[in-house]
Amino acid sequence: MKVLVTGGAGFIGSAVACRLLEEGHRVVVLDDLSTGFADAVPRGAAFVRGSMSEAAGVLSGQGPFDAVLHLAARALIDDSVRRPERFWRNNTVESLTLLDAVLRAEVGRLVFSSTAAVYGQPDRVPIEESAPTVPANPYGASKLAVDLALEAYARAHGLAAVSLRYFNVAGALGEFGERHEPETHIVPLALEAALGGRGEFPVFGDDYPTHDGTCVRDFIHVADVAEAHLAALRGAVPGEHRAYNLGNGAGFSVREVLAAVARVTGRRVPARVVARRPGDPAVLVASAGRVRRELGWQPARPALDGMIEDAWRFHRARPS
Ligand SMILES: NC(=O)c1ccc[n+]([C@@H]2O[C@H](COP(=O)([O-])OP(=O)(O)OC[C@H]3O[C@@H](n4cnc5c(N)ncnc54)[C@H](O)[C@@H]3O)[C@@H](O)[C@H]2O)c1
Ligand SMILES: O=c1ccn([C@@H]2O[C@H](COP(=O)(O)OP(=O)(O)O[C@H]3O[C@H](CO)[C@H](O)[C@H](O)[C@H]3O)[C@@H](O)[C@H]2O)c(=O)[nH]1
Repeated sequence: MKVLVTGGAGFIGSAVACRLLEEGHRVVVLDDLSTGFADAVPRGAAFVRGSMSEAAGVLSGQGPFDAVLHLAARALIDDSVRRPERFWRNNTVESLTLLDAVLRAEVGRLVFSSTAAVYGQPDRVPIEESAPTVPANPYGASKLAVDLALEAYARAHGLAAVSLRYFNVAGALGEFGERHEPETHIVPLALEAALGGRGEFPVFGDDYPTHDGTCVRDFIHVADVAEAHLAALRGAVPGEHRAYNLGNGAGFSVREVLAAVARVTGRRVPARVVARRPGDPAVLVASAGRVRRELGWQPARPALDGMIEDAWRFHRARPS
């Protein structure tokens, strides 16, 4: 297939593009490098630096395309609480412009990076796809709006659309790993704290209603997320929009992640408890039964220590 990957210069998009190339697909990456890196685009992929809202030119100029994998987004929850307008414009308005281009160019399949953040504070865990979607922050809301648009567009226009609602993505796929500036994610920050480069790791609140008071998240290996994109491309059904949770169905608290980082690195992770971070739900754990049943996907690398080992290997190869 010929596939357009938006956000292919980012953490997850570069890993997805890498796996597509390994499977023999042709890949064009469209990324504005707002948080991504040109050198993260895998060799073998064509790279267009530009916004997703400029996708029409790429789809008509370099097409025809069989599919669009739409990963480009702003993705930091606390930034979305402080500057919601940037998220609504980038993640929602620009995505709708991209969808117009997809329909005009008659691209048959689209896989969208949705998120666990669409569920907000869940009433029940593990979270099923049928759970109420009440986002707790503008980031989740900006993504839910696209899920809803896809639902209607697929039905009206015959598009085969899949929303993959990732939980917390971690690990690395060889040279493709987590690399944000500034970094805000738990695993890379804990690794830096273990290396002694960042001082103490700030634990955002230890008064949540969880077994040790810190937030609980469901971590999923980026390589498994990449495989899920391949499965979604194969399993997308014309005229339907399907949403799938991508998680392991097991939760780890912030303190448990710090302990795993200490185990893997053999180093102490200095940490101190600070105030809660706005917009953080207490517990997010996926029920990932639907994606197993309908797409035949299941995580091959569910172990937290394994994800941290891969992230650690990536991190040490890029000490800056
Ligand atoms: N990291 C996670 O745990 C996680 C969890 C759930 C969902 N997601 C979603 O997965 C996707 C990838 O996340 P990531 O962690 O790789 O983030 P990332 O910041 O590394 O990647 C996002 C990429 O999108 C690009 N981008 C942003 N806005 C753009 C625009 N308007 N036009 C073109 N390119 C643009 C950025 O430059 C970057 O390369 C995002 O949609 C995010 O919301 C991530
Ligand atoms: O310095 C830190 C960083 C994080 N945390 C805690 O660690 C957990 C995970 O935080 P991350 O920032 O690593 O990830 P988020 O859960 O905020 O968000 C990630 O997963 C979400 C879905 O669950 C989104 O889609 C989002 O894009 C993606 O970054 C949270 O409880 C957070 O409070 C800390 O205690 N200290």
